[in-house]
Amino acid sequence: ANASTATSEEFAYPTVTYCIDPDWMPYEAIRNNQHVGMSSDYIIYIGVLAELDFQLVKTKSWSESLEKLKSGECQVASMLNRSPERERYLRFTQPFFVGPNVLVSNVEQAFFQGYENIGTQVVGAVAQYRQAEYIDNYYPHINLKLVENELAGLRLLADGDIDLFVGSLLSVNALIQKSGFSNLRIAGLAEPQDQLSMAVSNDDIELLNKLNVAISELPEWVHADIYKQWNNVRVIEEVDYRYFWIATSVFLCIIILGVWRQLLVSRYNKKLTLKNQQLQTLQKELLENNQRLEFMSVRDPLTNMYNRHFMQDRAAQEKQVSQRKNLPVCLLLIDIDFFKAVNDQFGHSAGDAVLVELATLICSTIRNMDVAARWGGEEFIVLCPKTTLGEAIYLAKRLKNQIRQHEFTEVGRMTCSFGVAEYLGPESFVDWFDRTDKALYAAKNTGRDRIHASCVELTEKTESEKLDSV
Ligand SMILES: Nc1nc2c(ncn2[C@@H]2O[C@H](COP(=O)(O)OP(=O)(O)OP(=O)(O)O)[C@@H](O)[C@H]2O)c(=O)[nH]1
Repeated sequence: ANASTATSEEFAYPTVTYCIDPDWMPYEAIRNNQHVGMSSDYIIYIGVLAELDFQLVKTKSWSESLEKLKSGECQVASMLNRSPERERYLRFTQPFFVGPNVLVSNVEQAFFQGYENIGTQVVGAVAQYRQAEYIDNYYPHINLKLVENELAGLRLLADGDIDLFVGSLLSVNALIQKSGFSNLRIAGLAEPQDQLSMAVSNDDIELLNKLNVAISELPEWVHADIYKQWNNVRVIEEVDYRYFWIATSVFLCIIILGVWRQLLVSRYNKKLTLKNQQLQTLQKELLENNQRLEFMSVRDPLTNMYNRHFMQDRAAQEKQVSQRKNLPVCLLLIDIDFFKAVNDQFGHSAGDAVLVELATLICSTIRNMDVAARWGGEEFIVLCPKTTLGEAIYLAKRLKNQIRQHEFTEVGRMTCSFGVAEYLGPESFVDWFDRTDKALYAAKNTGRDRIHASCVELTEKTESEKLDSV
């Protein structure tokens, strides 16, 4: 043998074959014919520390790996849990990685803590994994469904064929993220936790000791580094978004209702404002109509003077004042002479014009305190408060002269006859007016264009009249 060959053989580490689970990421797997996952790093560090040359025996399934471990074709298992079944043909090192087992469910499932409350629900577990053996031993009543691997189990769960699935946290979480099982979530912890060791087949105690020593010498940073390198754990969101959406929907509903209400209120307010404006206009019209009615009710439509109705009321009032305060008050009746002839000669509208002009003349001649009205036809009346008979006769004279001097449109000169009477309480208005009318009658009968006054001796309470031609 040449020296160089001898030297290389001298320093070569003894070869040790090992098997892994070919599909259990991130713990271990075979990808592109290479050992990957956490155990691929552990095997390097342990190999260096134990001075062993580990050689991977490739398998297609975990069952196949176990078969090869049983047969001795594989000397070492790289990363697995201890179990009574496995202890029959494997010897385990001390554990070098501890991690939880979890129950996975679809989102509708309640939270589970352990296996006690599972009842009759179907729980999936990978055949020949330690969890399957554990459930079989300790919870034989649980409806267990064995699957080929964790991915197959999660698919069954996502399709609703099983109710729960039990697996290792890291591998299950990685599969959920990678395969997009958005309706799956980790629903609780499952006992026992993973305590992953190496194991040697047969009774190779020497190899077992070497491995145990190497594992005990692994520095803490190696564990941390390996964990970080192979675990990009994204914690599956535990927040129940249903409450978030319910709260958001309620909030949105409240906002929409508020806006809707605001719109209704503003629309209602606009309508109300419009109605108020219409109401105000109507009220204004009503007020004007009432004022017009009030005006019309006391006015003569042709001359706009007060009418007979108003004069009766005013005269009654003044009569009372006169009685109470012992003040004189007089009535003047004015009647146009030969007015029929005006109508006959110039027409009715010319007659109307005379009436209007005469009304204006009367109103502009009497005093402020006097009240003039059209009594009817071509007859006018003037109520003169606080006026003695002499003063009333004087006013009548003024009126008579004003009329005589006035040129009526179309018609020319006109005259009027006057009846004057002072109120002599306690007579009625009818009696007072009657006396005034009689005085006017006398003026007419004695030639017109003149004034007659009524004088009655009240002490004697007689109806006799003394007519004075003025
Ligand atoms: N144009 C007009 N004529 C009226 C109105 N009211 C009454 N008359 C007329 O006035 C006239 C009154 O005639 P009479 O009672 O005979 O009196 P008169 O012709 O004035 O004669 P004396 O009073 O006796 O001087 C009638 O022809 C009525 O038709 C009116 O509002 N307009």
